Amino acid sequence: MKVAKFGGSSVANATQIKKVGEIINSDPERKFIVVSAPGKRNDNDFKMTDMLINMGNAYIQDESYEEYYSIVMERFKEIIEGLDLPSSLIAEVEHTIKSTLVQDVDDNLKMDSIKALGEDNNAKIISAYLKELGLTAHYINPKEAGILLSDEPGNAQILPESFAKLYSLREKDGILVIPGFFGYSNDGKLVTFSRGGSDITGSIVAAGVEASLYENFTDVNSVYSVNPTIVDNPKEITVLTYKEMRELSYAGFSVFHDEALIPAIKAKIPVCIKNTNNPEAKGTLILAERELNGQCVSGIASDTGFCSLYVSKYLMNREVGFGRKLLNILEDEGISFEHAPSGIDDMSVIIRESQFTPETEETVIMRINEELHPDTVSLQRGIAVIMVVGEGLVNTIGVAQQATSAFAKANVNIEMINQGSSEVSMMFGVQAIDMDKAIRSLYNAFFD
Ligand SMILES: Nc1ncnc2c1ncn2[C@@H]1O[C@H](COP(=O)(O)OP(=O)(O)O)[C@@H](O)[C@H]1O
Ligand SMILES: N[C@@H](CC(=O)OP(=O)(O)O)C(=O)O
Repeated sequence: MKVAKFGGSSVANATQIKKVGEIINSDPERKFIVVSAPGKRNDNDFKMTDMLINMGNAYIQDESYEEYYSIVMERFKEIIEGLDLPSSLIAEVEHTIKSTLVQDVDDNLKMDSIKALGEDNNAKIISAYLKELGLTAHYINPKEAGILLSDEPGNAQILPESFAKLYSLREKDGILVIPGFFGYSNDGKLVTFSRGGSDITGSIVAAGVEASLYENFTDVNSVYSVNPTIVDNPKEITVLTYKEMRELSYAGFSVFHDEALIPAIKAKIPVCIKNTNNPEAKGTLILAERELNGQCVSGIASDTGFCSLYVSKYLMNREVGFGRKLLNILEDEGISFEHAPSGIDDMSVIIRESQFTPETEETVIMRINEELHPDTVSLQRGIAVIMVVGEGLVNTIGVAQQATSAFAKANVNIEMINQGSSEVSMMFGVQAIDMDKAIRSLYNAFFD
């Protein structure tokens, strides 16, 4: 039994959903179908989830939301009509949206319920369409499926008790269409994952039902060795290990959510990234282990939005508990950190910029000065992280030298390097404005 997840681009309109129908129909093993909200139909289009967020914000702030509502409804109407489904479905979608808006819950929970409308309605539509094709298909709500999540609106995490309940879905008859991106807390509140979280639902369902394969259908033939919007026609990757994909998706390979691999890894489910627009292409297989093919670097990922908190103090290395106290200040302020490269007398902590408002910056710097008495403390914003990833890195001599030469060739200054903690990756921090040219130069060094 396979789990097939179809991303926003695969279910963006009726034409795409027809392709999804053919894909499901062509393999009886595809029993569990996880769907996203309608995504972009072209580069200038909007994602349904973004429009729902606009609508939700306007509604919650008592502003005029009707225009957003009409755009959302128009999109669903177009899909339902394009699939020749009964018009009663349009009324059903309308009813679900209206009753969600007037729900008497706090703003965060209301927002999550509004965000989930894209996936929820799309799953109902797609299940109705599969029935029209003559397949036995049922829409399954995540509550019924057993997707239990922590009570963290917009950033929920799976609770371990979900998996046993999900296993029992195997017994259900026919194809099960499950909306991605959301689940329910133990006390029945609807909560969503972070953005892009339908990939996580797919992985959870795959782990729960012990699927033979988790297929993630998107709009590219494979995972490429570098983001295709930065380098034209980059090399396709045929096989990756879980570890490689985890590092790459963390650092910007947005084709797969970075949290989505964990359930699949734990349950040892192979993952395959495939193209809805070209299902014959083999795609990229992600497994626990792979044979090394002589290519030490598998991919180069990059992401902006980081900042670096730099603290230096003479004889820091001899001061017991310095690192703990520094991280403790961050913990007190509710800030998580990404990397923490350190030297004898200094330490940098790399943090997602979104966590550092000007007010938190002021508090953190003040506390570091008062509690740790450093020689210097500073915060540098606008940092990009570049991750060179490959299982072959450990056993290859000269990779760091090859990478640093590529940075030099592109005339990019390296702000920091972190190598060693992970066996499969090397992390570089650069100024965000230098990121793309550094990536192109690294790509030439390792792949051309
Ligand atoms: N290394 C990469 N390989 C493939 N695609 C990538 C990579 N890095 C970024 N992407 C982008 O990820 C997109 C697919 O992910 P996403 O937009 O989330 O798809 P979906 O609509 O299926 O959820 C691709 O269109 C591509 O632009
Ligand atoms: N629709 C949600 C969840 C998701 O996974 O979407 P997509 O498959 O289009 O990345 C979002 O936009 O965040």
